[in-house]
Amino acid sequence: MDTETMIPSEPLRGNITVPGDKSISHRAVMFGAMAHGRTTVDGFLDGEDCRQTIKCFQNMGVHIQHDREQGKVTIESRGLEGLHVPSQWLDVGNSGTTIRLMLGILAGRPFFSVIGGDESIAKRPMARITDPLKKMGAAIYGRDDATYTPIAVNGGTKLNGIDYELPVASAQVKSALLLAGLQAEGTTTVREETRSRDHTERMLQAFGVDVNIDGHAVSITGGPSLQGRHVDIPGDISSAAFLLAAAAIVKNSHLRVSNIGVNPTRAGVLDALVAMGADITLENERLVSGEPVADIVISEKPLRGTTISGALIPRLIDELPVLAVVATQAEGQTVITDATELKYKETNRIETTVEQLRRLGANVEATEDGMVIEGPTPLSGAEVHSFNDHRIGMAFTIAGLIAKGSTTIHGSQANEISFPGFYEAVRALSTP
Ligand SMILES: O=C(O)C1=C[C@@H](OP(=O)(O)O)[C@@H](O)[C@H](O)C1
Ligand SMILES: C=C(OP(=O)(O)O)C(=O)O
Repeated sequence: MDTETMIPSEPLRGNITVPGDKSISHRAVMFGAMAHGRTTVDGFLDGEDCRQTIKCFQNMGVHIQHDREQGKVTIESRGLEGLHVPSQWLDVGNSGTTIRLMLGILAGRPFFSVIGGDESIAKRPMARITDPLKKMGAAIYGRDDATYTPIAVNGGTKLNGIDYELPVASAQVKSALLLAGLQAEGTTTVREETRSRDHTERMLQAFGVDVNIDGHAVSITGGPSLQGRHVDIPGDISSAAFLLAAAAIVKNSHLRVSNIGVNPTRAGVLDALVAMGADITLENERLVSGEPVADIVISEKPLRGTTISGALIPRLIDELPVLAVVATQAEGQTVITDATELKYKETNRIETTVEQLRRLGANVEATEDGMVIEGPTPLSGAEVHSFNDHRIGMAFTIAGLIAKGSTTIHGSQANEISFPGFYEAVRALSTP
């Protein structure tokens, strides 16, 4: 069934884990496929996006076994030379991370490939990747001068390292250029004004590649080979964020979400919730496969409005829809600004969040680069839609836990992209 109905929740109580980190799961498969020998992965996210990444590399002849029950993936490869010309077009489904990082890999491989995805991928901008890759010497073609999918890569041209300043903070663009840089002559340096998530840098180092990090500049010199290894993937903070948001707004909640990646370039949602007055503590802080991990404990407390802007934005970009839901319950004004990137996700998330929050009775205005929310406002149940955007479907499910009456979410299955088991988790926590 692709519709779910939520009613006001009991206090959320207990201890829970969430599925593996999506960003790290994609990279584990990609880097394992580029590495020599065997890579084993535990805690792999069995979501549609990451399964699509596996399929793309299987289509290039890489031997990958996925045990969905156990969350284990085993990849056997012979390094970059282990990737072969795919006989079909590479289908990334709904996954922007897959297509963007893969373009960086494909640019340096000596074969022809075509890559594309679903209706949402067809609307997402690719020139941010294809322009700098062309500057490196890649032969890339596509709709509107390679701005949109489908995109064809005629690999085999010589790539040269570049020194490139990112026009927008984007880990996808940074990663794609570093992956092309691995296959280029000379050094590739990517500079960003605001630091985006650094999972690529951390994992490349773990696979034996020299990555030079100097402030906000990351450099890589072409030629090194990756060595297969074991990767343990923590729970996804972007998934945990929905449960933390629920515990922040449902009265008398007290929740522990264990084994979550809290990499500082990713964990901005915790800073935003704390700035709003949420009571959050981190326990069992540790380093797992080069990534900071902790258990997150949250108790419901009265919330106040805050400003979410600047360098914080890339650290919580995917959590903004659910933070907007939280902001409706905070005293005073919450201003989200510098977040134009929201327009280029699975949907225009400024539009899909603001329009539907209004439908629930929230006091919210869209702005050019974000939104302004006045709270607290009691929400009333209504019919909403995910528009096939997982973060939108899940954010409005959380709104349904505090809205009066019932809230029906159409297109609810979108959660399968990044958080399989989301509805079971929410129901287990919110019903006594
Ligand atoms: O590198 C990644 O794994 C991701 C980077 C972000 O995108 P941008 O790089 O476009 O900001 C984020 O929104 C996406 O969900 C995952
Ligand atoms: C934007 C997202 O992912 P992607 O860019 O990989 O489609 C997301 O997970 O919210």
